[in-house]
Amino acid sequence: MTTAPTASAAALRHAVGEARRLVVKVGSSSLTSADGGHLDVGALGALVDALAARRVAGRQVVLVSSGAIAAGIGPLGLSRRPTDLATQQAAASVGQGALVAAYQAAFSRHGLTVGQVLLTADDTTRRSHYTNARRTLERLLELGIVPIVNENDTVATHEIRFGDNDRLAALVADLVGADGLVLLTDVDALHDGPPSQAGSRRVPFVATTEDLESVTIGGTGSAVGSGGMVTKVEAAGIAGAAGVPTLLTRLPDVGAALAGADVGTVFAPAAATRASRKRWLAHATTARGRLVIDDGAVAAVTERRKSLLPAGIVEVEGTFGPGEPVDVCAADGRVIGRGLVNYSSGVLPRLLGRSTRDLARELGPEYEREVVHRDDLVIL
Ligand SMILES: Nc1ncnc2c1ncn2[C@@H]1O[C@H](COP(=O)(O)OP(=O)(O)O)[C@@H](O)[C@H]1O
Ligand SMILES: N[C@@H](CCC(=O)OP(=O)(O)O)C(=O)O
Repeated sequence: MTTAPTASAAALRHAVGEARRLVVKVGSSSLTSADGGHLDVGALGALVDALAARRVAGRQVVLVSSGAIAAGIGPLGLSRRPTDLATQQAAASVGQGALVAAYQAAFSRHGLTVGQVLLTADDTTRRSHYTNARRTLERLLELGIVPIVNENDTVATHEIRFGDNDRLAALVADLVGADGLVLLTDVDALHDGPPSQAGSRRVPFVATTEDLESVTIGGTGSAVGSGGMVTKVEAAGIAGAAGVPTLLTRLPDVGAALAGADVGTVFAPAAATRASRKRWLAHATTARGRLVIDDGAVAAVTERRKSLLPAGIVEVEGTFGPGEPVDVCAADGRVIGRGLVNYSSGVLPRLLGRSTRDLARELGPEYEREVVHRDDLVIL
């Protein structure tokens, strides 16, 4: 583990404002008209003006933009955000084109070119796809392009889907080694209760997760957003675990926020970060199944940092192949870790409760392997 110094709110605001490489995420609710069915070209233009100014000043920007589904509502003649997957995919197919065309038109007024990058949760779960996405983003940035990232909604399925773009933005911030993450939404900051509730107050600084204990964090307040503040706070945690500070505010305040003004909420990064591969395993992968383990195995993997052996596993759930991510759970269902499993869900059940020595003697030396090696296991 490497340690990062803890910094004051003002220093973190300054660091985000001065970031050499910044990831900015904008939510659907900030980009769509009051009726929720069309792009708000004025809001989009104001965002582009702020980002282009940075780019022209030599700083790099990756934009993670939601709004594909919302932008497809009007053109498809729908009255509200669709709830079924197939219509959401159709709306995203129509809306994503409109979204990127609007960005290209707005950035080209500043002499800048954009590149569309569509990712699925599967792309971040597979390590080779994940590193490939990093290579693409790096190359686009080297070429002076502004990458515009969104989930590939037209092919994403319910089982494997980001849904909102907050987590995706945090993963992208880690992926590109950003110096800061900015989350732009339709509310000025994190409040200590739902902002619709009278008396709720802005939380200007979240230094550690303890600061969140007295905060009521709710879901979306708009007809087009998804995830609400819950996924934004989680995203700040994921970025923070990679040492990246997060600034959350509303779109009209982006200029002031990047100039270091005391607006929005700034989240300090964690004081200690894990190795990049363990962060990928903890945050970027989607578990394909679960291994339920007994109390002795929980102690072995959490306290003594041992590999997980077949003897400690009591139940296998889900369908997975060797090398895929699975959640490791205690008997009460608590997820205690995530690991890359060495055996498929078809093979594992007959190994449970057995010692590796017996298994090797009976089935061959390849069965002496641990189920999850400690290097492929992250404790959550
Ligand atoms: N404690 C809180 N502080 C601020 N906003 C909150 C809080 N709890 C819930 N929210 C809601 O989260 C919403 C922002 O999330 P969301 O609608 O998903 O936006 P976006 O489309 O930008 O991702 C706010 O409009 C607000 O109604
Ligand atoms: N990928 C989807 C994002 C869906 C969504 O609502 O996200 P968000 O507004 O970030 O909560 C889209 O572009 O419509």
